[in-house]
Amino acid sequence: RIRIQVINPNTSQAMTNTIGLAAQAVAGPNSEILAVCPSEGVPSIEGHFDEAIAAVGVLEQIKIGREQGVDGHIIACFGDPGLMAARELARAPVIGIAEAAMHMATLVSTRFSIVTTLPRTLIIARHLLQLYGFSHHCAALHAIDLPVLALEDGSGMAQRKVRERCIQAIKEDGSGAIVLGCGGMADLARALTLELGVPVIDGVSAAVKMVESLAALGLSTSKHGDLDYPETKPLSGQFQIFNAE
Ligand SMILES: O=C(O)C[C@H]1NC(=O)NC1=O
Repeated sequence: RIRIQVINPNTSQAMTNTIGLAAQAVAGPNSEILAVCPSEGVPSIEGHFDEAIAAVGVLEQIKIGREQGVDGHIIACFGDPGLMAARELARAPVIGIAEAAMHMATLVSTRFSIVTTLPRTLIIARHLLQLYGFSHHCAALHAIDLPVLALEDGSGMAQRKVRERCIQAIKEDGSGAIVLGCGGMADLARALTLELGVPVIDGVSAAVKMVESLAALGLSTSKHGDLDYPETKPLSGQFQIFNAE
């Protein structure tokens, strides 16, 4: 049996539930999903400032998951906040949903489009494309121009906008697949794939299957070199929780 910790880096319980259900829906029979979010931080992540705050909460959850002996960690925010820091802290694999969705998209299409929430977060997706080496795979990036938590307001407006944007991207971008650029869109991928007839990829479910694959292959985060555990030093104030026992 493997246990997969799925971290929603923002503190919105409704989005944590959406993400947890999406992870559960694809989890294998031997996988247990532990959906969590930081106890304090930012209710939604919509820029670099929010990401910096959220990263500390992600690291706190990574530490808890490591103490619980989980077999993998997923950072369920499209900016993959704190990903490399989390890999230093973790022993098990750590997968960000942006990298997971992008990798999956390259396996089923030559080029993909990204549909996310606020236009200002497109730069974060662009930076990740460069960092992961996928810039030439991404045909276009689109934003529905609604805040992240519009996905949880129950009106269905954000979901309708995501669908419209996907249809437009398929018509205009010349891409073969769509990557959904928000953890809160995780529940939309399967229905949109069926309706639109192209792969619409959610990073939460992609990451769950990647963690299961890594576990099955006996692969975990390398501690040889630059992802070794952090150097030991006396951390102060709110960061004392990270001091080695
Ligand atoms: O960047 C975004 O639009 C989405 C990103 N923000 C957030 O709170 N969860 C996310 O996946």
